[in-house]
Amino acid sequence: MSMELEHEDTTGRTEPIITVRNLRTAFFTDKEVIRAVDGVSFDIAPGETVGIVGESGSGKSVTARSIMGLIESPGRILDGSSIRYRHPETVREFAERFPKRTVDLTDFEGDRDPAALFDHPDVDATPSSFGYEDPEEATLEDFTGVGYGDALGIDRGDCVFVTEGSHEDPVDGFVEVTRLSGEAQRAIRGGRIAMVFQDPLTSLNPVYTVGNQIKEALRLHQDLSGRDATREAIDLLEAVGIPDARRRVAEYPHQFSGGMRQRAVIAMALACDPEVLICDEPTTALDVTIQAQILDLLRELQVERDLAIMFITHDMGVIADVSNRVNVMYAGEIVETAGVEPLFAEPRHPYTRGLLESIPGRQSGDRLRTIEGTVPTPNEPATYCRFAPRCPEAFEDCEHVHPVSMPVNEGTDSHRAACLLYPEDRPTEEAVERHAERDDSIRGAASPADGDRPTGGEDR
Ligand SMILES: Nc1ncnc2c1ncn2[C@@H]1O[C@H](COP(=O)(O)OP(=O)(O)OP(=O)(O)O)[C@@H](O)[C@H]1O
Ligand code: NI
Repeated sequence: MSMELEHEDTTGRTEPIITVRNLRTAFFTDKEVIRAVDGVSFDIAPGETVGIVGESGSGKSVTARSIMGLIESPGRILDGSSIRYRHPETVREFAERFPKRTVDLTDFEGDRDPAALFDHPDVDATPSSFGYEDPEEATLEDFTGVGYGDALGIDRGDCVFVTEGSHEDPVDGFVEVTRLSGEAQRAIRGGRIAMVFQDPLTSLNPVYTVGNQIKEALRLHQDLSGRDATREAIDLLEAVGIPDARRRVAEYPHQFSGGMRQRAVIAMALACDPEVLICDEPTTALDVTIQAQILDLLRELQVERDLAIMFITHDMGVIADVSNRVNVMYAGEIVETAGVEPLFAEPRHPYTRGLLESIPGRQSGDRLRTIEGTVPTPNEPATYCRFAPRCPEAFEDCEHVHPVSMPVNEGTDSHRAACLLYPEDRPTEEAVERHAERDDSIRGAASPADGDRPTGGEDR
């Protein structure tokens, strides 16, 4: 019951299966710290497609790779980031399979006051880093992300959290994806959360037949082999619309066209029977007709399997076509989020407006407008608006105040923008002040201990 109250449902659909909170992923290169993803939060629900759109370098793929557990050195997900996979069946299965990695948070209740954890030396969070004003609103699960689990006395290896029921018989809970490793990680990646990349050849091995690659996925994730696996592989190829599947199952990737290869990759992703499908520009390399067919296919599969889809593209036309909700990314941050209709009917962030004007046929003149300049590399903490140098509406404050996510109108919580002009029903000076206050209290949380300081003489 408390669940319905706690989680705002932004689409009118079911509870989210993925919740990303304050995700920060940085690359520590010799030269600089690149804050590729810098404080990103969003949800994905079953049966829903969440679009992530933005120009090249805005952090879309790093967001996807963070969810997939594919960030490698010199990259790292920073302390305080949380990615929760909420699926009662998985929690039950994992609690049984990985009992030593399972923590019953209900055991902590009573002797752990979540509000007191803000004073813990290892915790650099403030209530506003979790989206609250009042510390009393915090829950133990807010603290289970990277790093903060240690403050709860939870082992580094623990990743399954029971929030209702018990260790032996969990009713509800979540898997904290940022804490996964080893076998539990392999069971989630590819098994529960599958990914389709732009280039199908990165997922297909040229020396094995398409059928054998699907069968390998079936063996790993569904424990199928032999004739059963062959039959299932053929079924999957048929399900993704590959004609003459019985013959083609024995062919090699090079014998497939680009569109057919991408269908085969989708079949391979489905072989794991995932709940979540992350698509990173899956149609960018394909011609328009084939692209439309693949998008139709994804829609069909979504309905059949109640898939939660995260769809990445830099193409506003594609995003309009596939998404229920859209997150617009710029230089590591989500600058606007809304349902697809309000986003396209009334885009608020100047960056979103710029992206929309660059769609052919949408602007009044006959020339295609593009936003001048490129996405800056986010190599320092944002203490200003990263879009300001390119923004037609920038004013002086934009260079000194970092805009945080705010409702575009007071009360319209599901349409938000990180721009000093919002909420638009407030005088701008007042809005600016609100951004500055919120940013200050979030910044109070920025950890000096997580090693993400740029090199320089700031240390004492
Ligand atoms: N392995 C890495 N090492 C250093 N920097 C990286 C690494 N991977 C990504 N980055 C940087 O992170 C930032 C975000 O990159 P990302 O690939 O997420 O962008 P994107 O939005 O997916 O762009 P595109 O549309 O080109 O795919 C960029 O500045 C990029 O240079
Ligand atoms: Ni990318």
